[in-house]
Amino acid sequence: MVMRTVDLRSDTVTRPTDAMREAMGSAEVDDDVLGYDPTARRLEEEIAKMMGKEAALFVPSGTMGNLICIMVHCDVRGSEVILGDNCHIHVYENGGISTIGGVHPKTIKNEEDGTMDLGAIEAAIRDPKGSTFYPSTRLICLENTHANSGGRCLSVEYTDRVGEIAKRHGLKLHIDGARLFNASIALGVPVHRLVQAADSVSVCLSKGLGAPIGSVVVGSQSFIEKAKTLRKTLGGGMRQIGVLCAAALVALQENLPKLQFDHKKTKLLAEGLNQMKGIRVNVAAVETNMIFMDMEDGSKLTAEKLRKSLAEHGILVIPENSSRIRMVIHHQITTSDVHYTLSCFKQAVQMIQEPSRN
Ligand SMILES: Cc1ncc(COP(=O)(O)O)c(C=O)c1O
Ligand SMILES: C[C@@H](O)[C@H](N)C(=O)O
Repeated sequence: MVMRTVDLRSDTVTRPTDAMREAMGSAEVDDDVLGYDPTARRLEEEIAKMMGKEAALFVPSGTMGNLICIMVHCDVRGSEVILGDNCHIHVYENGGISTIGGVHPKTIKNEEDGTMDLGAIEAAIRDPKGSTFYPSTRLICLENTHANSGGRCLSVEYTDRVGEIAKRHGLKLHIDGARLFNASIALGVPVHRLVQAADSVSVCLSKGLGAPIGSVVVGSQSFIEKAKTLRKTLGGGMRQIGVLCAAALVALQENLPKLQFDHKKTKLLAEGLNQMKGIRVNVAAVETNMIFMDMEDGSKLTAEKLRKSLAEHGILVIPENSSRIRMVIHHQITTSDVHYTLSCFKQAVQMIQEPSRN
């Protein structure tokens, strides 16, 4: 009988806090399609101000936020976007920018730290003289933090350099900032400075901030007006969304300050795992709230064996592949949960590696 649950599958798994539920229940609402919902308006104004952009728009998900931003920037047939071959938009969003948005992806290898080589970005930009044959480059996309690199942060210097390339070539820059607040806390750089070079950003409320639903896209006033129309086209125009935005306003207040502790707990877990026989964690690469844990060849360990054994103790993780497990820390994981997880890992590793001893 499982006594305790420690859900490390993602930072998308958090449950609304009592304060969020209370705010949801008493939220001031109105029809956000026919006019505007006052609580949504409050959230959008707050996020726009934090990000240093003219306007903002609440959207149901980060996937829809990215799709809307890319479709607004690439509103001409034959458009192409430069993005990382291991970025969320390219790997986990069902190819929506192409199947729905009609935008051609030009992928560049993501480096281990989540960046793309600046020279490779510039070399990938299509020569306008070749438009008889080639798509036209209109947009560059970055992701900060970079999830498939283990939550690595893109520096403000790197982001500004990509912004300079975009400007030099008359392109726009979009940042998938699903975990931008994690990057801001880890780097000690305000979010508005991190995205200063960007023409649009999509930031998730439903990840480290712990809101139950939603993301917000930011950009210029005219960009957000086009984004609002596209949101409706995609079926994302919702009515009394103040119920959801009220929870997000609480999340901003309650959980933004806690992200630094999420990062400390992540480091504690990474260091503990890295001391275990047959397990490897690149602790130096653990910058925010994610850990990629690898099993050493010959260790008898597999991700599925560990996942199964941990689940018996209430610890939920997602294998990345047969020899790698991803773990994501969030505000509902306590330091005690981290110690409990380490003790269960130790027991599971020993049981798998030395079954005769058990
Ligand atoms: C980096 C990144 N971007 C975008 C998304 C999409 O957000 P959503 O799940 O709300 O569609 C996610 C994960 O969910 C993500 O990790
Ligand atoms: C899997 C992915 O879509 C999600 N963003 C996560 O990080 O959990």
